[in-house]
Amino acid sequence: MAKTEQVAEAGGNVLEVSGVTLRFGGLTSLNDVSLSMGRGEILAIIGPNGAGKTSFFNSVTGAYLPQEGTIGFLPRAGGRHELRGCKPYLVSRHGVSRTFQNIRLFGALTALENVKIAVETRQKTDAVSIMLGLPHARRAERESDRRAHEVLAFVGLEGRLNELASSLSYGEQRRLEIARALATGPELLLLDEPAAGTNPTEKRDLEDLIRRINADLGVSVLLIEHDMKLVMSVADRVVVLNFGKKIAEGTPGEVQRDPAVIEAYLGASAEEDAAAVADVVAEQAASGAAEGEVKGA
Ligand SMILES: Nc1ncnc2c1ncn2[C@@H]1O[C@H](COP(=O)(O)OP(=O)(O)OP(=O)(O)O)[C@@H](O)[C@H]1O
Repeated sequence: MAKTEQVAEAGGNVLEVSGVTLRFGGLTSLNDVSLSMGRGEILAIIGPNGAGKTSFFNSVTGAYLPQEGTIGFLPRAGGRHELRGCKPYLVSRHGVSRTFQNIRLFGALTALENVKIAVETRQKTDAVSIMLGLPHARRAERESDRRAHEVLAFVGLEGRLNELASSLSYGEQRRLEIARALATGPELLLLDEPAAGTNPTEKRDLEDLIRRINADLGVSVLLIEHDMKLVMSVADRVVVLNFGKKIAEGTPGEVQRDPAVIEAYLGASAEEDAAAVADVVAEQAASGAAEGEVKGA
């Protein structure tokens, strides 16, 4: 069965965002953004630097409070949770978890401990019961240990359980972050630039992991990524932001051909080119080079 049919069969949307506007003083980071995401979908959000991608994630996960709009999360069990203005721990409890652009692990704890902490945020055991070693606290501890082992095996880190997070390779740290996000049993997983800083082999492993999270665990994946090859290969659909506005959406192929998208990216690279040329001009002026040489740069 084709992926689009599977998504349709899974039924309805998992996320419905309408008219979200987020301002920081005079700067509009998200400008009337609306999108919906089908249950079981891998949806990528792309756009040049500063387009509003992370602001969007922060708005969905409760870190930012948009001035306008609604963000509905629709769990499989039914009902609708409004995520705009929802506390981050409640967003996670509702079934939405995320990773960060800059890895946020506890470097001095082992891989296993990092994941167990995430599992335990979902458990209801209180600190006193844990200290006293009460039976229900011991049961919870065994359960978090089992779950953490399971998740670490899923991401391929079963051989690194007792390594300190800080001693893992960059690609392994990225996978550990994903394991930690999966440990809470999300229905919707937000990955913020998971391929950043990884090498080509790690990128291929990551592609495979994202597909397995989606297909084997039935988790819907919202992905921010600058690596277009990865986006084009894993995403079912792509939404493009530029200056906080949604400028396009469609299949990876449709978006790649969209003139507005091409212009947004060309504009960004033209600015970079302009900045690079300006640097060359400044350098040559400093070294007393002739103007004619600069024009040819
Ligand atoms: N906490 C904040 N305070 C002020 N401005 C912010 C804040 N967070 C984001 N912004 C601004 O909002 C705009 C969008 O930023 P955002 O980080 O969401 O973009 P992005 O698409 O994720 O960029 P990148 O690809 O570089 O990570 C930028 O102009 C940024 O400076």
